[in-house]
Amino acid sequence: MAFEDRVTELAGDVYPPDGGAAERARERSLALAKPPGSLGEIEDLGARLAAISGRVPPPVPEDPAVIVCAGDHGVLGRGVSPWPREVTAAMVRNFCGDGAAVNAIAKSVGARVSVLDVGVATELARHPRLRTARVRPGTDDLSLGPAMGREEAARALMSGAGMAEELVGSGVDLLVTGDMGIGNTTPAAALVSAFTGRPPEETTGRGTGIDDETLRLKRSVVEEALALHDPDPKDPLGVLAALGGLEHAAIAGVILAGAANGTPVVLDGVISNSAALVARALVPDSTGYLVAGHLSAEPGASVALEHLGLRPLLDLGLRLGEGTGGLLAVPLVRAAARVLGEMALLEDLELG
Ligand SMILES: Cc1cc2ncn([C@H]3O[C@H](COP(=O)(O)O)[C@@H](O)[C@H]3O)c2cc1C
Ligand SMILES: O=C(O)c1cccnc1
Repeated sequence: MAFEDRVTELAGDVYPPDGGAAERARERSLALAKPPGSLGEIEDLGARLAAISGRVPPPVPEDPAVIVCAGDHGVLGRGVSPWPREVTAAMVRNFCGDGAAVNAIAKSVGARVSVLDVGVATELARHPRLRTARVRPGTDDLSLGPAMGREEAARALMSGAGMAEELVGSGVDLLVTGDMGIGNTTPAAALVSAFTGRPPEETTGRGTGIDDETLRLKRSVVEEALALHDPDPKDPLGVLAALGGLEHAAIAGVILAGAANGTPVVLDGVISNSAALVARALVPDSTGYLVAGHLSAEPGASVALEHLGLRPLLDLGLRLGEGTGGLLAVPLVRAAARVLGEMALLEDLELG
């Protein structure tokens, strides 16, 4: 079967979250031993988790995992990032060696770290933590032509979905998206512009920290790419292939697989946010399975989240990726589920 057909099949496995369970969770929240509404967005999150699981109270996530999807980018040749391509592979090795921010933060919240190579240019040595599913050794320059073919985009998406499904099968009950790919904030900006209709000035940012001149260049590269491809948001896979990255595709797959399995997916920064737009364009109901872990400093993040109707849980000025901001929100997700499951009711308070 063509990979594009497999994506369609996966999309068909996503059902709307359970609105009735969300309603029951909201009613329960109101009855808990606290002033109604006093736990603010934690109550909204609890209702969301109830809708995702179809259970009130929702299960408390005990076994979270971050999937760091990695790929390289032809558009790096335009000078959109000051970092050399080789850093992508070096960081993947660092994830395997437990030396990255994502490892430290994952440990602090008790999450597993898995790495998925969907398109790192450099061939990487095998490692138990690394899944190799290299669709191609990086994308082509999206400002000159399509970043990849449709089937390649579909294949990368299905690799992300496959990894997520395997983790869920092994007991993972909360997925966190992560990314690694020098240059990947450029395709993220292009995807956000393509799916939201907002201009590159509003979606393109400094990434790892570029100067004013490079930012001007990066914006014009995104503009050129949009003009070249004239993306049609009604053809999500076409947009992804033209403007995206292999890791963006894989993250969209993680989201769809999480949604199809009724497992909540916590989004990290702008790369994940842009992938969520792809997932939403493929299956509108997939957004109901998402939790926006944090608001990245990258401007495309707020544009994307607004379009998705998601409010980020944290706003810490993070602009790293790897899954770091998503992981930091894991304790909040656990707390929201625990509140619904463990608190006493207002009517049971002993006032005497
Ligand atoms: C050492 C290092 C570690 C990283 N970890 C995540 N990123 C992040 O920065 C990159 C995107 O930014 P840009 O589009 O500006 O290149 C991605 O690899 C992303 O995951 C890193 C970047 C670097 C340099
Ligand atoms: O939003 C992110 O995750 C991000 C921002 C800058 C660079 N890399 C990732």
